[in-house]
Amino acid sequence: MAPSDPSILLSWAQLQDIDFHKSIQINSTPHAGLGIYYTGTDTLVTFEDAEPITLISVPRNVVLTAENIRTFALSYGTTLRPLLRIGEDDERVSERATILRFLLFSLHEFAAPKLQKIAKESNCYAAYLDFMPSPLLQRRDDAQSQLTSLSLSDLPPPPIFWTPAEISKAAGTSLYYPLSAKLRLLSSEFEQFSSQWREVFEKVEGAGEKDVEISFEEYVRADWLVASRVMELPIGDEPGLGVVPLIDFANHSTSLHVNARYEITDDAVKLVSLPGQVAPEDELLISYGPNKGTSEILFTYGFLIDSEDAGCEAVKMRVRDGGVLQLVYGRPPVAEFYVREGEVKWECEFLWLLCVTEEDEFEVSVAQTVEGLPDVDISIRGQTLSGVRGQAAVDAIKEAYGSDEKMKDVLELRRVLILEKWVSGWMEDLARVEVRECVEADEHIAELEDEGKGDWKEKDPVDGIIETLRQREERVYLLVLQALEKRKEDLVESDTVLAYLAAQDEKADEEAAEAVETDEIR
Ligand SMILES: C[S@@+](CC[C@H](N)C(=O)[O-])C[C@H]1O[C@@H](n2cnc3c(N)ncnc32)[C@H](O)[C@@H]1O
Repeated sequence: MAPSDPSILLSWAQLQDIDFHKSIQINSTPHAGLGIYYTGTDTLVTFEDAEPITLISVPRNVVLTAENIRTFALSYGTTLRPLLRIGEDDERVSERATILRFLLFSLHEFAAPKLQKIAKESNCYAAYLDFMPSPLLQRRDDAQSQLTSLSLSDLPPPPIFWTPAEISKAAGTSLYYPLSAKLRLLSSEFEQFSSQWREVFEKVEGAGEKDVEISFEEYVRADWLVASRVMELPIGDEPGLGVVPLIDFANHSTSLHVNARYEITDDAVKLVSLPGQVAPEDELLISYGPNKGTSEILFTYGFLIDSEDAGCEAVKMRVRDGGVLQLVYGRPPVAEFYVREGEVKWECEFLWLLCVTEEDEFEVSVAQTVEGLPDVDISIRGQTLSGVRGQAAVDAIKEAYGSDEKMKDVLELRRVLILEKWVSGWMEDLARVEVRECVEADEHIAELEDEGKGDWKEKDPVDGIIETLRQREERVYLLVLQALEKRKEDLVESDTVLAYLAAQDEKADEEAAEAVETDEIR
């Protein structure tokens, strides 16, 4: 019998040695699926300089990390191990892929009783995984009907579930390129994964077609579950990833309403209170990232943030430049724009690579192309640096030219002009209908539909979401353009820029005079 009551989650948590405050409950929320609630009778108070209150503490060994999953897989003998490519060193799968594969194995509805038993009954995470958000899982009918009363179907479909036609409508926004790239990535990963899945399960006695087949839809769903629930969990200096059961039910809110945060220790991942008050029946809310833009939150979590509440609007746009940036970064870098309480800021350090030219004795050249990435040489005022990439290249240029008082403002003006041109272009893209139409023909997205990989996509109306995103991005660009215009006005008045322009005029006059002389001699 499938669970109907989220308090089952807490019983499961107890069995896993997860500690939680006596007044914590998992419950349905109006528009965000399940959430974590404080149900005490007294207000919970955390003082500014006092220790935070631990609300939930999950031991490290319960977290769904690649390492824990691999250890866990050893007890699964010949089924899960080959799927995670354990023992096949040259084929080690990434952390993210290990978590994804484990989720798929645990959530797939196997027909063969032997497989169903291994994946569900012997799986100590099964009771927790039964509460993963619907409609993104194929729950058994009885569970589905009971859970509908928990409003889980209110969860908005994330963009990765939008139909190809809907995705096309997002053209011009900062959502379109990452979304299209993600589908491309998942589609190519799926080719390999589905054949490995078949290979593993057809060896199991009694396995039928339902067991050896995995659909693209399931793969995308599992990927979304990982993306929307995983958190960064460094171990010492090493980066790491993990899904933290129970704490992963914490929903997002803006800084005005947030009352909890994560705390990572060597032994546990905790949800702790923030200074302030939590009233009885309040939901415990965290921030998924105060600097995340509307499009980023929409892409990963599927909902629109309340941007007015957030106090910060951000747009992060990939710069598609096939030239120097592509060479030095290997992939398009991201231009970041923030509007916080009316103040506009941008982070586009890579513009340093474009604001210096041959005239400034700067050059980027490809030394040789070894499979995949080209080997890049950077020449700065006669000094050649080999193999410097990304930020290191930017730092070298900043060090060489940034301290040159005669050039500083000139280079900044060039950066401002480049940015102005890009932002104006992006604004036009946002407004231009033809762009939307032209990407409707995005071959890859069309292919997904042709191959039947797009049939399952949500048919919910998402036009409103896209329109809001478009309007917010337009607003940010407009404010950025105003700020750039202001900066440009200041820079063109600067002594160094005026001196530079005068020198350029003089040089141009001399060149013109020389040209006249040459003509006369002829
Ligand atoms: C880490 S999970 C949180 C638990 C989730 N509510 C559940 O039922 O499993 C993140 C997902 O919760 C939903 N969510 C979180 N905060 C939300 C919010 N403020 N508005 C709408 N949905 C939200 C989104 O579907 C998001 O992808």
